Amino acid sequence: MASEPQPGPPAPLLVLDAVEAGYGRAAMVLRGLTIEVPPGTVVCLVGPNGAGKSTVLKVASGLLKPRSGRVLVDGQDVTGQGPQAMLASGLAHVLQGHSVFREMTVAENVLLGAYTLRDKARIAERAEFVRELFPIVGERWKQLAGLLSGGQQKQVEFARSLMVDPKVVLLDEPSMGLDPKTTATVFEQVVRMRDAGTAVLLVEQNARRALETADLGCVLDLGRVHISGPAPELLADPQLSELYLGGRPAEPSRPRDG
Ligand SMILES: Nc1ncnc2c1ncn2[C@@H]1O[C@H](COP(=O)(O)OP(=O)(O)OP(=O)(O)O)[C@@H](O)[C@H]1O
Repeated sequence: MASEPQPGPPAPLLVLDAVEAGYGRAAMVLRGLTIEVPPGTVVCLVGPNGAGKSTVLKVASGLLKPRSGRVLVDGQDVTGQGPQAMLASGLAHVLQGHSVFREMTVAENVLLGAYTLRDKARIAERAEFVRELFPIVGERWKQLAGLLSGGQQKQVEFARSLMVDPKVVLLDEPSMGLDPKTTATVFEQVVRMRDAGTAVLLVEQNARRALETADLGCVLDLGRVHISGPAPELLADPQLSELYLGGRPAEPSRPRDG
């Protein structure tokens, strides 16, 4: 009897396929770059300063048109479309730095993310979902966002980006300006997004910390993906550590004294 065909790996929600992109007349920054982000997966981009990590996010979010290659969101070809169309196709971009409006309440900030939604019941349902996913957002719902700490404000930005129930979230330096403890909290929230099924593409200066959270890593060099693989394997590779992660692999963590 013929055996049932086994289901293959889930189709990626974001695909950058042989993308070439650059700025004006300057030399190309991305030179045939291919990246896939499956559902419920965090992919982290690693590479030296100027390697093109932010440029990848700009192409993926529609801020920069690729000169060639394709961008697919959930199988749909969205190459060359602007940020609005990308959002409509299910892709949200959480920008570098802080983008909360400090003089507005947490609720107002989060609900801004729903401006493309028309159905009030749907908006209420999404608000409930993000308040549960990020409890601090629910607790501080009616307070001014400017009264929240940096890490809490980041969670407001995450909540805002999830209002449209995106299939793909692009995170540009989510820990920028945050202390180590707050950074840890923010990465815990990235895991929550991932566990909710979102495909996350992450760029982070602190590559080692980001790879500890990510499922897969892609090392960029000369405008292409130089090496890719499971994040723990990249972290354990002494040569990669030396070249891209600022030193040798960390010692396995030991319980702290006291
Ligand atoms: N708006 C722009 N106009 C012209 N060149 C740019 C622009 N933005 C980036 N570049 C150039 O593109 C290249 C890649 O920059 P990008 O910001 O993508 O790198 P990165 O890997 O994110 O770097 P970093 O780790 O320093 O943030 C660099 O040589 C940079 O000078």
